[in-house]
Amino acid sequence: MNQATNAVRAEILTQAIPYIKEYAGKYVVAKYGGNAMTDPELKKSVMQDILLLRLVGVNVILVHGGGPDINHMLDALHIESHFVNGLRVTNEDTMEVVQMVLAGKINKGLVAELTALGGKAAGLCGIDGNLIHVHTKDPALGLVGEIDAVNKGIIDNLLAGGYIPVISSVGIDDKGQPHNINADTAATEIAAALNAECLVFMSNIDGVLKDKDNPCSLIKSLTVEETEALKKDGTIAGGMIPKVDGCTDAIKGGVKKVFIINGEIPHALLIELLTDEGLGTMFSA
Ligand SMILES: Nc1ncnc2c1ncn2[C@@H]1O[C@H](COP(=O)(O)OP(=O)(O)O)[C@@H](O)[C@H]1O
Ligand SMILES: CC(=O)N[C@@H](CCC(=O)OP(=O)(O)O)C(=O)O
Repeated sequence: MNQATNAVRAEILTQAIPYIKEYAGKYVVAKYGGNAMTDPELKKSVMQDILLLRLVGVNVILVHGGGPDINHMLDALHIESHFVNGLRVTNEDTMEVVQMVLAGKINKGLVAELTALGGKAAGLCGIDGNLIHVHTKDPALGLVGEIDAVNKGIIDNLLAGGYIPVISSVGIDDKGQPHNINADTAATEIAAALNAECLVFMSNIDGVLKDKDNPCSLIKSLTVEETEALKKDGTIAGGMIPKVDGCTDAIKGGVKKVFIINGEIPHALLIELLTDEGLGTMFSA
């Protein structure tokens, strides 16, 4: 390794100091889902980022989805999927599969990956410790939960024990009935309940684009007001709507910084949080 390479490496590491000081001891919620979850190498790089953040003292919480995996399992079982406004219509059979996939396969897979990297991680869903309490959002959607409360005690207990909480978006109602929750919404509510310093959505797109078909048209920063205007004029559409709603809700709920970044870029999370390089769209009040 020559001196120039050493200098670049040292520069990158020292550049992280002010960012580590900013986030150490604070809550950072990272939402991981969609396509960025299906590639094993990418998955490993995301878990490395989460672990590194934890090791430098950030109270990092991983909230995950797994829509594509749920679709695969439902297909294999010949159960049809229907979505209304981006939410999966969830009957009892579908709920069983959602719980099996999210709280089982994916949640334990992420915990195993973090453990294999040498981290301490504990997986839970919203049922555990009454973490995410819900009521049925709309009977037409079936067992889809609207969040009433996030009981942050169990998150704090895990963090105090040195664990990275890994949370899947399944909630519980008054009768003990499990409900399906959109993972972006779960991450938003968890971040708001924790008054988090930062919430990061890892998507499969660079952020909010001026023209969704032009990857070079990334909007680097948006206020709540600007975001509403882009929704009204149709610039923000489809699957981006619930995501930006999550961003603006989180800001209104007291989360200080909210980002949408491309989780398909290796180590996007570390680059966004610990370097001068801003990758995605940052939301502010
Ligand atoms: N202005 C916009 N900027 C970026 N993406 C947009 C925009 N308007 C609509 N979209 C669509 O939103 C999609 C992202 O939402 P979604 O697929 O639900 O993400 P995820 O699977 O990561 O939760 C993009 O792939 C894009 O097709
Ligand atoms: C109610 C509802 O739609 N729940 C989602 C939960 C998973 C999710 O949100 O996963 P991604 O983040 O990967 O999209 C679903 O059943 O697909």
